[in-house]
Amino acid sequence: MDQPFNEAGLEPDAATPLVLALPKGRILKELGPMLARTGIVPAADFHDENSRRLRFETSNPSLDVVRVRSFDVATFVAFGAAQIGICGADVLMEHDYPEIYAPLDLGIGRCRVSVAEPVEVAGRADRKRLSRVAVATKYPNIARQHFARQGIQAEVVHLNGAMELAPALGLSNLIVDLVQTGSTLKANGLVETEVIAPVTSRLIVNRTALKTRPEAIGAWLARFRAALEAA
Ligand SMILES: Nc1ncnc2c1ncn2[C@@H]1O[C@H](COP(=O)(O)OP(=O)(O)OP(=O)(O)O)[C@@H](O)[C@H]1O
Ligand SMILES: O=P(O)(O)OC[C@H]1O[C@H](OP(=O)(O)OP(=O)(O)O)[C@H](O)[C@@H]1O
Repeated sequence: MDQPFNEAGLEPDAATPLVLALPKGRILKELGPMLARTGIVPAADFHDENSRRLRFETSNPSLDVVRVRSFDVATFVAFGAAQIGICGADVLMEHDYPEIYAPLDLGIGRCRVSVAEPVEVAGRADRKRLSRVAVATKYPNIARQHFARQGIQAEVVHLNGAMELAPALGLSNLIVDLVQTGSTLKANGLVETEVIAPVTSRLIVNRTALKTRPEAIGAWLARFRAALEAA
């Protein structure tokens, strides 16, 4: 994979802070205690949702954090713009970036990627004989691969949220989305019919960065491991 544009064409030296990409949203809330155990203390405005800043220094001069969307964490790390990151296994499954190494399961953000259908049609015998389905999802690759394994061609309607609306409004037959308690599905007349994969959040690392800065990255991996063991 192409590495990011670097005007000077130089490898970063040891004094360049590593960049840790963190997802804003629900994982970040769950991550708080683990970050604290890891000794990562970002600048005070990191937790201020009104702050317009995206990159923050931390109490450790060798580490900066950036706050980006969950899907973008994987992109920043895959291209080496951030050397380390945290994102859900769902994001890694969807993109399958070869440059990403995911050595640690952080055990947070626990949910699953599932297929869900309107209660009225779920389990009907004719549903099992379909050779094509229209699927609303923000995981087009996971959905296509899942149905392809069953010999079903999936026509994907790519949405970024609120896919639970799609079947009732005639946009799709079913959805592929994250499920935790099931309350979102229930509130929208849907029922989970297949679990595609369990999901937790992972610590991810850019493989090239791991080769070029093994000590610095290895030290952070060790800190995250220790923080997990102390949990
Ligand atoms: N209900 C849930 N329970 C547990 N973990 C979840 C749940 N929903 C999402 N996650 C995890 O949190 C990650 C981010 O989800 P979140 O809902 O915060 O972001 P999003 O709204 O999809 O992102 P964005 O705002 O960038 O579009 C997901 O990739 C998944 O790994
Ligand atoms: O099974 P449940 O416990 O109801 O959780 C599932 C919901 O959680 C996620 O949405 P989230 O709340 O993160 O909102 P968004 O993705 O629509 O922003 C996911 O997209 C589901 O809609």
